[in-house]
Amino acid sequence: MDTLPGLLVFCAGFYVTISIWLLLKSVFTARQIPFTNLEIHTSREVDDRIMILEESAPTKTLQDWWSCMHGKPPRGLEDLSLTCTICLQPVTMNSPVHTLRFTIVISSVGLIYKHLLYPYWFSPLAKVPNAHVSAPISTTWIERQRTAGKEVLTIYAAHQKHGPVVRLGPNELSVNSITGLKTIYTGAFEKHSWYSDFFVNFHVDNLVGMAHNQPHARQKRMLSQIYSKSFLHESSDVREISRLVLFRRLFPIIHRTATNGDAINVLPLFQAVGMDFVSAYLFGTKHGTTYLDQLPEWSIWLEEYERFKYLSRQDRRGGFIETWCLALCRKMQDDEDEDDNHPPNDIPVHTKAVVYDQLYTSLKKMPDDRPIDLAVASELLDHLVAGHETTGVTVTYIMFELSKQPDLQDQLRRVLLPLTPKLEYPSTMDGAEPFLAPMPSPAEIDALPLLDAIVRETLRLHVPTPAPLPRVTPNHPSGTTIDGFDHIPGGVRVSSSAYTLHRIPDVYPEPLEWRPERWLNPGPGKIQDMRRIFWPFGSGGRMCLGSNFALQEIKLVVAAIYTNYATSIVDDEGIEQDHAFISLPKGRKLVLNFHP
Ligand code: HEM
Repeated sequence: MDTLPGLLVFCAGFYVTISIWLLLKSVFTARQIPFTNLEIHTSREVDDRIMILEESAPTKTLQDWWSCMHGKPPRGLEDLSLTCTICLQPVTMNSPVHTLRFTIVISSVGLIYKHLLYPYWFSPLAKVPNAHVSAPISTTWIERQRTAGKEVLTIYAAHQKHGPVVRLGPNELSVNSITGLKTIYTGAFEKHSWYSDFFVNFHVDNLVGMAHNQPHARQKRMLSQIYSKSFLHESSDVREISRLVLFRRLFPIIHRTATNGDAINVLPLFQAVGMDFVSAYLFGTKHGTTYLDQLPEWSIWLEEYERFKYLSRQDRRGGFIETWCLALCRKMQDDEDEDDNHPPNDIPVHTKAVVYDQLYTSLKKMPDDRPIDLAVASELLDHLVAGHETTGVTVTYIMFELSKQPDLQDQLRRVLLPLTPKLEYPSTMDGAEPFLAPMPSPAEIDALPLLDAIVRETLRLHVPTPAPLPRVTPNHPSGTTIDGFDHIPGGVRVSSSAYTLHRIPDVYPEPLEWRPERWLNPGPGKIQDMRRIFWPFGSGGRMCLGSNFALQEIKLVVAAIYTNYATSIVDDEGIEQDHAFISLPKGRKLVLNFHP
């Protein structure tokens, strides 16, 4: 048992013992208590009489008792000056004689009930197994797990021990089941206030940080279409971005590394791929980033970002990352004022600022109380952050797993080579710029079962977002039922975690093994549950907006790499994930060799 929660339980036990002792003492010894609590400065006679009165009916005031015994207090006693020796407060003729003892007893009983008996035995949450002995009465234990970065693993261990629903704190549950997921994430549950501390940029709300579902749904409707699978598959902008980022920026680096026999840390490389991809979709290729061409600047950006992630919204305000994002957005504004007929800078292809234009125009048509510039910047910063890190981590773990299995790489290459046109680099088109080479359609790549299984299995075992996604139970008069636990009141923090869901052995046998074939040959009747519990992007109304974008990009990048190269591990020290909200390899590296 941790020292602090243990101490808490000890103190609680001590408190209960003392309170019960006080209670019993007051009940059983009331008649023998000598009346020593009042020092009477007037006369001995008064002292004796009050003692008799007090023993027989302790709640009456002194005045009541004098009236009852004598009609009215003797002259001089109206100004009686008494001092209670327990609380040292003056006692007048209107003071209840022994209120103090009753107050202590009654309030002790009340406090014991409220803070001990109710949470452990009578609350609707009391039926839920406790993840820790102190969970019903204190948040200290779970908060300590959070601060120590152990929340994800602790919750996993708690579910393994106690089943699908566990109590993490006096007002907090964790849920690990299909029915629980459905209730929480497709119902009327709103986000917990925790989000607004970490995901709101520029002090202005965005999709991830908004607590309430209504303004969230309004803004999500503005963006859903341009992030839908069909739109992305057909988008000529995405096609141009893909060719530019892959064949003009990424492949020259990999080609150089492979021909020189050098090793390369693929984590920052594929984070840069993610950033160049997503920023070009947000701002167009003219104003998107070109970090693959500027890897030293990218390292500085990543260092700043590591700091940014752990700052409060207050401390992030006006810092490096927010200023950088605002500058990207301001360039779009400046651009509107310019004559845009001249060709773009050194970028050979000019795509539209799909997301920026869509959001800016929609907010202009339907403004709310946020300043438009900051509302756009706040939203787009989340896309830049989510877009580079999660995809970079996923590609890194795909390459980590494939690098351990050369046979599987060969198998994958065999299904990639028939794609038409091939994803080969340098292009087989004579004399053509490699980035102008046509590419297979995203739909064709998406439909490859082996590639799909590899991506899914990696997102299952190495999910970049393993942590709980907290919501709050709504205020229904009869409470909410979650996975058989009923009458759960409003305002309870509830969450599920992809890390734990993805390790349910009934759904994913041998869950700690990376086995893409489980998706290709699931047992009879298994695939539905496997898909329902597959939760890298969350689910329901607050599900990831960029899931289709991410999958399209990841599949394309992996397909292009393994069409052209084999990979092997040079250094994977620290490859285990850190289990932060976006979970990276602890060592921040995976060093690979590429073999043509
Ligand atoms: C492998 C890649 C990705 C993973 C695993 C991932 C995961 C997630 C998850 C789990 C959520 C839900 C958070 C919650 O409910 O609390 C989320 C939300 C979100 N993600 Fe992603 N994401 C990925 C890529 C992206 C990309 C590429 C973008 C943008 C281009 C993006 C933008 C967003 C946004 C805007 C939200 C908030 C959606 C909303 O509240 O409606 N994500 N993401």
